[in-house]
Amino acid sequence: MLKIEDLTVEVNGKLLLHDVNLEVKRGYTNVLFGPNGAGKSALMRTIMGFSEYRVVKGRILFNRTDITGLPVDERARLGLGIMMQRPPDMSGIKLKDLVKVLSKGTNPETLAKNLDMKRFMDRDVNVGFSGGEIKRSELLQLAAQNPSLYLLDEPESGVDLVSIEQVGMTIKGLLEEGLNCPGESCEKGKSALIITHTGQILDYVNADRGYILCNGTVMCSGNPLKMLEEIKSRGYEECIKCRLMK
Ligand SMILES: Nc1ncnc2c1ncn2[C@@H]1O[C@H](COP(=O)(O)OP(=O)(O)OP(=O)(O)O)[C@@H](O)[C@H]1O
Repeated sequence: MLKIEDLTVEVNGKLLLHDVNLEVKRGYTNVLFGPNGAGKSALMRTIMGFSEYRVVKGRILFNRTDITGLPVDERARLGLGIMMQRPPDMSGIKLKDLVKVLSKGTNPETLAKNLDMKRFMDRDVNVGFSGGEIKRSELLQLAAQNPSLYLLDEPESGVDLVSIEQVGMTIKGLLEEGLNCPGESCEKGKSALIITHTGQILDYVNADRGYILCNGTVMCSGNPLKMLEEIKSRGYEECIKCRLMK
């Protein structure tokens, strides 16, 4: 579904990512680990098509189509959706109106009810929202958009220990949509690439493959739960060794 080949990216002449190779197959959930400043958000934002990230080498394929040069709105139409780490406040735009524009046939009220977001629908998007409320607002927008590939940048950050269950179960529900439908053409659920530091989200979502990004490039890939254990016990120093062992 998503294939990134030798991707090298700069912002304002500064190299942020180099020679990144990564894949997310249809129906798979992959995880992106890495220390602060490694370039994880930059990679996600580049995949989504934010214009300040300039691809100087390599390409991004989505469902075998080269989307490297496409603007963000066209990527969204093709089925890419992002939950940002720090989404902007949108003064003057009510959450209910944004959700209405995003939803393709799904009733915004039903979505809001399921996410316990009804009381936020008349407020301006993210303005004055708490950290956890911002995450739920982002999830509501994604649910309305109904993408086939979810790019989730630290979905658990700023969420308290009780609300993490709500956020985790919502993401699980969104990703498993379609899993039980009959027939050969049925999609094997949705696909996702998730950035996580704590791994809390993996208590709710089954992850298939993990990648470790260090210094702007992918150092290792493998079993995400084993990688998380390794990172917790030995830190990211091991990334470098892993690279050397390749
Ligand atoms: N638009 C930009 N202009 C200048 N520098 C940028 C821009 N976007 C990202 N960077 C820089 O690129 C580096 C990688 O940032 P990024 O946000 O991708 O890291 P990250 O791996 O997601 O870190 P964290 O885990 O702390 O969120 C940082 O040094 C950051 O300051």
